[in-house]
This record gives sequence, C-alpha cells and structure tokens, in this order.
Amino acid sequence: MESDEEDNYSLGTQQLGDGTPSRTFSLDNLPVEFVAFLTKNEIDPAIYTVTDLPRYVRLNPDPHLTITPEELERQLGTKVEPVPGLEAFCRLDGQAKLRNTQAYKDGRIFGMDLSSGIAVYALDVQPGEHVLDICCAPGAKLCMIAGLLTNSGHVRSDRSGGGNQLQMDITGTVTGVDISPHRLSTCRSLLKRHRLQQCARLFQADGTKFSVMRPSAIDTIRARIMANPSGTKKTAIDGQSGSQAKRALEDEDNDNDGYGQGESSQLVVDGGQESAVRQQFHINSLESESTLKRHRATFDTLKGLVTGSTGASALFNGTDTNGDQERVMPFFAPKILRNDPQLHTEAYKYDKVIVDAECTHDGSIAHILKYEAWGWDSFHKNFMSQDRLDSLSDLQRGLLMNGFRMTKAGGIIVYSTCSLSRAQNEDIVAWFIAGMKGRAVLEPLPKHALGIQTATCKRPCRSIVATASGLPTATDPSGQVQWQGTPQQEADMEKFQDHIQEMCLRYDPLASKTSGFFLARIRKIA
Ligand SMILES: C[S@@+](CC[C@H](N)C(=O)[O-])C[C@H]1O[C@@H](n2cnc3c(N)ncnc32)[C@H](O)[C@@H]1O
Repeated sequence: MESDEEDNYSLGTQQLGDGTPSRTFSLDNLPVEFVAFLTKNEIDPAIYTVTDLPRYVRLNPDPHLTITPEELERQLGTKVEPVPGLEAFCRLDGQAKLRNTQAYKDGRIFGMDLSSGIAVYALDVQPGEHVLDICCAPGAKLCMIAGLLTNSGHVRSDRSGGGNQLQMDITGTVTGVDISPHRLSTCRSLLKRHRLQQCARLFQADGTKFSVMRPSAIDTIRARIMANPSGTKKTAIDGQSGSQAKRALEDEDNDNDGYGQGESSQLVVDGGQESAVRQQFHINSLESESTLKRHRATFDTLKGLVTGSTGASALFNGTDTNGDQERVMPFFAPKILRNDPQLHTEAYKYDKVIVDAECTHDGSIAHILKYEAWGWDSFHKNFMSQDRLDSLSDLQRGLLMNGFRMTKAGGIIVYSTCSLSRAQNEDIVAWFIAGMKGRAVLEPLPKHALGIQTATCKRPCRSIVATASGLPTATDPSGQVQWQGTPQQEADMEKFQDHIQEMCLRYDPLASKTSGFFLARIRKIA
C-alpha cells in the first residue's frame, strides 16, 4: 500500500500485500476482541467497510513549487478535485499513486488526510506566531504549520539566485515534541525534504512535562540584523550594536554535528541584503571546554539581548524560577534557533498549541489495515486491556493539561485524536472544560471546514463530568463511579453534554469521506 506522509512511519517501508490492497475489510475478519472494543466505545464497525474513500493531497504553498490541479491530474492520470473552501487540499481517487509523480518528487504535493488538515486550520496560524506541536511525529501537521508560518507560506529556495541559498523569511516558529526518537527522525527528514527546517525545532520529550517556552531570542536578533545589517552602528533597539547580535550567531565554521546536513551554511536574512549571517551554532556532547565556554557566553549574550540584563528571574505559573535554569538540548534545531536562551517566563508561552494525542488509532483505516496484515497481537497488547486504556486516558489528560499550561492567555489549543472512542475524545474534553471552571472554553471551528460533513458525536460520560466539576459522586458495588444530581444539576449536566457534543467535531470515513478523526478547539481565557 502506498502511504501518505502522515502514515509513513507507522506503515514503515513494508508493503501491505502486493501493494494494491483493498482499503477496507470484511467485518468477519475483525477479531472478536476488537469488535468488543468497538462496541464498548460505540464505534460503528461499518466505517471499515467503506469502499469509496478518497485520498487527499495538500498542495505546497511555496510560490516556487505550485502546481495546478489540472497538471496534477495529468501526472496522476486520475481525477483531481480541489476541496471547496479548503483549496490547499485536493481529493483524489483512493487508489491514486503519488510517489512516482514528478509533483511528489519535487515536493509540490504532500500526502495528508483532509481531517488532519482541518485540525491545523483550526489553529488559525498567523505569520509571526509561535506554535507548539505536542505529539508531533511523524510530522504531517508540523510541516503544514511550518508552511503557514512564513510570509510566503514557506521558507523558500531562491532558485532565481542560481544558487542553493535559502532566503530566510521567518516570522514565526513551530516547536515539535515527541517521545519517540525514531519518529522524530522521520519528522526531521520531512522538514528537510520540504525545506521547512528554518522555522522548526524538535525536542524528544514527554509531552506531559515539556516546559521549554517558545524561542525568545529570534525576534530581537532578527530586528537587530534588519536595523543594522552591516553590524557597524549602534542600533536604536537597545543601544547595542548589530554586530553583537551577529556575533551571537557566529561560531566555528564547521557544522559537523549532523544537525545541519544538507543545509546551506549561508543564510540571507530578509532577501538579499549584505547580511549573509553565518549562523554556525552547534552543541554536542563531545565539545571541548573552550567551545562550551563560548556557548555559555553566546547564551548570556542572547539572554541579555532579550531581557536587557543577565540572570533575570522570572515568573512561570506563579512560581519564581531561576533565569539560569538548564537549557534542554533540541533533537533538531536550525542554527538560528539552536542556542535560544529558553527563557522561562509567561511572556514566552506559545500563541497556539496542538495536542494530537497518542490514541488507539481506530479511526484510521490505514492503521487498522496494518494490524490486519501484520497480526492483531500488538493491538491486543497495546490497547485491549482496560489498564492500558485507562493509562492512555491519563496520558491524554496529561498532554492536554500541559498543552494548556504552555499556551498564553487568549491562545488556542487544538486537541485531536485519530480515534473515534468517546473515552479518548469527548470524555477528555468534558473533563478538561468542566475542571477548568471558565479558564478555558470550547470554540467553533473557523469557516474552513464548514463544507465537510461531520459524524455524530457521542455524549460524554456523566460521572467524568461530575467528578471534574466537583459534584458529589458515589461508587456502585461494581466499583463504577455513579452520579445522580438534583433536578437543577441534572438540567445543567444535560446542557453541558449538549454543548460538548455540539462543539467537538468528528470525522469518519462514512460521513465525511475522510479518515476517522476527532478534534476540539479550545480558547485559553486565563
Ligand atoms: C497520532 S501520533 C501524532 C501524529 C502527528 N501529529 C502527525 O501529524 O504526524 C501520536 C504521537 O504521540 C507520540 N507520543 C506518545 N506518547 C507521548 C508522550 N508522552 N509525549 C510526547 N509524545 C508522545 C507518539 O510517539 C506518536 O508519534
């Protein structure tokens, strides 16, 4: 089976069957345990029988890498329809093969399901914003975010200059976090393949605890270099010279740490000025004492540029933190982001956060086909036991809570999964909104996705909402939490459940002609 960018990792290089599988199953082939899982989670097994599921591609927004639907249709030899209202996406025949087309090889198209694209649109990413992507790998959404972040939609290759220079057109950044190094490697390759690496950094970390704020030095460095590209005069920014900012970016000539392979070492800031800044940051564990000292000095300079002083102590979530706290080494970062001082203050929380949580993947036919082809053992091991499902819900709650913590007041958090199980979706969101008591509210999606038919939502579990709201609950003899409120509380609960149902979105293969997907868009109030 040919896989999309977002399925790349999970399907690996192995082919399913002879490479032209049916994309659906006979329900008779599903193991009874899996059918029981679907029944318990109110997932309709009929979603796996869909026969006319299209596939989708996202068109590259880079003005140098555009392609018309007509040309793509010619290359694919199959019908290509732009999705109304979401024209960056085109719908293709489910069996269309992307990999051999020139458009795919040139990076003009990305294989990505429409539902995943809608999750990114729900963030409403604007140039200049700083986005955190928790559970980012293998990186389909991260690459789309990186593309949306820059003025031109892309950090683009300057073909007209004849060379291989990258024009740095960055006005915002995306920070990706994932626990899996293998998956992060795929993510790094995708970023590089699509030349999006200049505005993205990746961390290998537990998303429930990750606490590196958005890059704090980039705006200052950029403003300083723009104000005084030759680096000779004092600038009006804070009386320090532009060359200090440039020096803060200068380092030894060799970039041999593996971070920057394939990158041009010469970056042009803001199109063609004489400010070719050699951004030669690098750190690795084998560095000499003197290199480490130099990094320390660089770090202090950058911190000074941003805070106006060194060693500033700052407030984070009401706690006094030490401005000198340890920096976390990125798994990957371009040179301009690599030595960011990682200031730990409220001011550097993220504008937007997506939590595309680990889940049972039951909405994704590609994933379920994988189990069908490779055996259901791993599905049983990972997802069938109640303990495992409970710990998955704990993980999802932890990821969402941390995403909230890392978002600035007024910012947006998108919570999504590719499961259709209520326990991993509406229950998590209802628990979160009830527990936040007004500090977070659900928001409708921006207009982008209005044309796509959604699937029916399931009502959240009442006892979960009651528990999060602090309402009295009791345990029945089987150990299940039960809740029975006063008539007024019952009425309020009904209203709350309706609200969750109305605001959370589900896509499924039958209703939406997309992969199964859940998403909620949350606004942080305070
Ligand atoms: C649904 S996939 C994410 C897909 C990705 N957002 C994309 O668009 O390509 C879930 C990811 O969560 C990661 N993950 C699982 N537990 C995690 C944790 N505690 N912290 C961070 N990432 C985690 C997995 O490694 C996996 O890559």
